[in-house]
Amino acid sequence: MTSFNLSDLAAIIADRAGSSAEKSYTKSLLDAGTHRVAKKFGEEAVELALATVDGDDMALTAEAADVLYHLLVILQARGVSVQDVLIELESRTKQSGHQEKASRPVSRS
Ligand SMILES: N=c1c2ncn([C@@H]3O[C@H](COP(=O)(O)OP(=O)(O)OP(=O)(O)O)[C@@H](O)[C@H]3O)c2ncn1[C@@H]1O[C@H](COP(=O)(O)O)[C@@H](O)[C@H]1O
Repeated sequence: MTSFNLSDLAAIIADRAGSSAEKSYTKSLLDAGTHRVAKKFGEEAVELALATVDGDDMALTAEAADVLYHLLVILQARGVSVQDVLIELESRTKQSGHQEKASRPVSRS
């Protein structure tokens, strides 16, 4: 188990975006523009799709990590907060009833 989450990674990406780090892959990708960022995401998504049917769990894990990283780079490039995405996902759980279950007070009677 790890406490590292998508907001932590988004914060690292935002930090790199504002830096002048010459060796930052994130910075070089963002500097290349939204078309480049979108193309990279598409490539990684295809690699994830291929890994999905491959049956190699380690490869799938690595490709899923690539997709999540590149998704967060897209959000950074477009100025959309990962928190907004999480809020959107949370609103969907409310619609399907999961959130009500999770937040329902425990009866002590
Ligand atoms: N999670 C990642 C991450 N996942 C994948 N990648 C990079 O994404 C690239 C894509 O893989 P490819 O095989 O397509 O590599 P490539 O052919 O060199 O890439 P392109 O030239 O096609 O863009 C690789 O260079 C990986 O290193 C990542 N680069 C950075 N991070 C995170 O971002 C942080 C900041 O990294 P820097 O910006 O490099 O300081 C790191 O500490 C990590 O937490």
